[in-house]
Amino acid sequence: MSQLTADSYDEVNLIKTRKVVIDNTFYVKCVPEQITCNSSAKYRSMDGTCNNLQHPLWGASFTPYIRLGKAYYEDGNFSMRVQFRDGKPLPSARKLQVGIFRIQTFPIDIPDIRNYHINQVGQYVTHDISLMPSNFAVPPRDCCEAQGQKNIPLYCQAVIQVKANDPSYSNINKTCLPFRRAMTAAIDFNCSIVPQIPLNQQTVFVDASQLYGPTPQKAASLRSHQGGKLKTEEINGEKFGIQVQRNGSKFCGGRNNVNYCFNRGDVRNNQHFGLILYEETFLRFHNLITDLLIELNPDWTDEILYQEARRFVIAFEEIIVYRDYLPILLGKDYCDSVGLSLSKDKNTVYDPTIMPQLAVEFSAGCFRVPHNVIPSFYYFLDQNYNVTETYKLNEFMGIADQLMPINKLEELLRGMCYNQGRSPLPNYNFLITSRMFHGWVSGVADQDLASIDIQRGRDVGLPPYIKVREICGFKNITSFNDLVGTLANFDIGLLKLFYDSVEDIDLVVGALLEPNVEGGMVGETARCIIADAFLRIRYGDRYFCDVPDQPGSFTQEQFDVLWSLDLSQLLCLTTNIDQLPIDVFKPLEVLDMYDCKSIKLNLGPWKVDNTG
Ligand code: HEM
Ligand SMILES: [Ca+2]
Repeated sequence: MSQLTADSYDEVNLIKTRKVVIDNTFYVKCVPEQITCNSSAKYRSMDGTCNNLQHPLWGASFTPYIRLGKAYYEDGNFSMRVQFRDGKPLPSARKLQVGIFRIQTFPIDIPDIRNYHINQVGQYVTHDISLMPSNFAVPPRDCCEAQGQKNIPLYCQAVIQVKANDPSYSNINKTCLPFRRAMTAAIDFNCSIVPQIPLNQQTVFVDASQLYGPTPQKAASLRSHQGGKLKTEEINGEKFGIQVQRNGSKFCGGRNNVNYCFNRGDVRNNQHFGLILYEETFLRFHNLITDLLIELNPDWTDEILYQEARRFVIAFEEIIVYRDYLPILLGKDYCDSVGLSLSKDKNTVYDPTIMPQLAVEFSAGCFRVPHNVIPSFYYFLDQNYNVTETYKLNEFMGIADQLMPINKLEELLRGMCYNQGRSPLPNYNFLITSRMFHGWVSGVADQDLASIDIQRGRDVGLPPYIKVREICGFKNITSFNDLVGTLANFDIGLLKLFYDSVEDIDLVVGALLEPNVEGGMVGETARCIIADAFLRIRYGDRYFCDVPDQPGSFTQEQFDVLWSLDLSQLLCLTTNIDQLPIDVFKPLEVLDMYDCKSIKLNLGPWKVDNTG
């Protein structure tokens, strides 16, 4: 069997060229106690520790992001970047959204050749690998309320200014968007790190930590401790994951008047319908696997059943991400050429010198570019494919109520499959950029995701766009004119209206304006940074599903079973849907369908022979 190593990459590859200086300060200075690892552990730890035996904290939850480039803060530590030439403040993030992106926003989404799932798989894996939350330790909750006060709390010093004549916010008299700065590793660990670096609260590995929880405590609270299962409760005659608040409570995260609100491994899980569906179906998949395993191995304990089912679900998600999703996002040929593609007859060679940590340029910048495919609407379709309900995505965030009546998950799922998704253009949809979290408590409601993404980049000190291009090895840009070929479809004159100099352009702004690469859904800068991240968290993951000769490696027969599965089969097996397209990402696909009733999972290779 041939092997895929970090040396097979023949394109720009940040890991291979080792241009990135890995900063170990946090681990050396901020973590006093040593962790002891059991090198023969068959299963991953819940928090990602001991994946790398030499550096047990690499990739663990609650460790810092890395930087591919240098930090850009005005004071070299934490204050927001300013204009390159004259040190004045950068243009307001909202001004850029309105002036550069909004003017090209079409009233409805331009239909894509893919469906809703391309958005949902992307967000689901995001929630597995990255969580850079704001620091809510210091009040007020709404940072806009603190403006004008004498001592504005540090974390509230970056609210987004909105003009009185803003085309959307003037209707609701909003002149401030309540941005709150991300929590940093230094403050949380009482350790002086300069410059600041945000903290990742998820495990960086694709290890389904958004489902199981990123700490042992959280994970234990979600287990039933019987038969290896995750806890469930019955709603309308069906089993669902457990709720944060019991039926009858009226608050879910930031939203009032809600009856149902799930408790899962990741705090963002109730964000909107599609995500709720994924969290729920993956949970049911785990419990289904435990049922099948116990039939084969009746003597297995709760712990073995839980860990074996978890290992199965994790490998399944890795296959979906690397085999099915990334080639669509980044282009198949590219994935082949840089070693990202997953193939059945090539093993992944684990490299313990690769730091799996995600980069801020990825989480606060380039992997937000796919926010441009978030569609505006959810459609529910009945068995005859007639629309029964239409919901604006932004008005149904943080609420699961509409999915609880019988057949509603299935109607949602049909809509996610059969309706076309949103074409990847530079702008995000109109609703998510003016009324995101509509219906939430005041101070949180009606935000703009595009402004947040721009501001978040500045918050965590991202290098400007042209510097990240340099990191990727692309030709240097020294003037607006140099951008003419690079941002091929875009009027550079418009950029000049807002940015004083080409050095000032924010990473996410430049990355969104680049034309999409051949065969992919993002531009070349986003592709480079996204590829770097997914290479790190695969080749730097000792437990990745096809790494051989590890205590947790699968047998060939087991891997064959995993490889034969796809997302449509999971959705078939975990809902009451009658049929689904074999290619889960293709809308309007009615020819190649699974008859869901005929799908059977055979876990024979997991049977342990106790007779011999
Ligand atoms: C309906 C779909 C989605 C919604 C409503 C949504 C919304 C959000 C929100 C509100 C944030 C927090 C922003 C902040 O405070 O900085 C966020 C962060 C993020 N989103 Fe999305 N998103 C969606 C889909 C996606 C997709 C498809 C991707 C990528 C493929 C993605 C990638 C990210 C990343 C990387 C972050 C930063 C995560 C972190 O480390 O905290 N999102 N998103
Ligand atoms: Ca994870």
